[in-house]
Amino acid sequence: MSATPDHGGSGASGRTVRTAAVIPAAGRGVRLGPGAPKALRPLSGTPMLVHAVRAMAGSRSVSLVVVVAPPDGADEVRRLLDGYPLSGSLGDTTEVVVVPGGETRQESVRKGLAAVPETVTTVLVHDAARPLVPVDTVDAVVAAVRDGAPAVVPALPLADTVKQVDPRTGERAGEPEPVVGTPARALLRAVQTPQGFDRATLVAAHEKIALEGEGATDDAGMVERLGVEVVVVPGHEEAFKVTRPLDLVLAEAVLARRRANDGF
Ligand SMILES: Nc1ccn([C@@H]2O[C@H](COP(=O)(O)OP(=O)(O)OP(=O)(O)O)[C@@H](O)[C@H]2O)c(=O)n1
Ligand SMILES: C[C@](O)(CO)[C@H](O)COP(=O)(O)O
Repeated sequence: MSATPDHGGSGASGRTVRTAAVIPAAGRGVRLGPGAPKALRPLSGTPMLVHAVRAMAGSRSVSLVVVVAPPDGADEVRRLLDGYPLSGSLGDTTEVVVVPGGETRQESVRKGLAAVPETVTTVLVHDAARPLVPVDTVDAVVAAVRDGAPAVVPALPLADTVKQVDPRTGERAGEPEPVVGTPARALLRAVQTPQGFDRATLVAAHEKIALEGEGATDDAGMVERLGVEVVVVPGHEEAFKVTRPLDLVLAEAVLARRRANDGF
């Protein structure tokens, strides 16, 4: 795996940055229920966003993290991050900048990308809502991009069988939905983040989708629409997305297990 530190050159702090991570953290977290914006909610007493920033900064490859805050919350997020040290000596040299986000994840990523210096060749996009991704997964994504893949996603095989349905809408909403197909499970993968990209490819994908005005649920999906190949590397169970209340229970359990195992 490529794990050379990237420090020394011409980022905002005067260092060359070859690999940057954009963390979209501007979502409300509606599915998690009422409360503060999801990225700011605590896990073991530390905001989810801080865990996510540490996960990126923990990679020797990542020397810049761009946090995309709620549109009116950039100053609050900056103050919050200043109150938490990045763990580890390598993390201490990672630069963190904060920019305001947008109405959709796609718009937030585009705004974060605009803050990435042109010296950067590899960009990771990582959900704040996946705070516990292990550093080995981050490194594997970076290594695959540096080895020449323009777009890389970590992913896992599915545990459940998946059905395609004909969704009921309008007056029929809530009625049982007819099944119209069963995709072959062995061919499917559940996709996580960080997704890693050659910078020019990701910029081109966001420009194309912004022009077309179409939505996409992940960045790799936009790259696919450019006709550029996206490849998959193994994801990790602990890179799950905190989406619903039960996910918070799982996240706390993972952190408790880490503390028990290695004094994290
Ligand atoms: N306008 C938005 C919407 C989402 N995100 C980010 O995109 C990631 C993945 O989104 P998701 O898990 O769906 O978060 P929310 O949009 O906050 O969740 P919900 O749909 O339940 O409101 C999160 O880190 C979220 O903060 C963002 O930066 N800007
Ligand atoms: C990017 C992502 O995490 C990949 O699985 C996912 O698509 C985000 O989706 P959401 O609708 O924003 O939760």
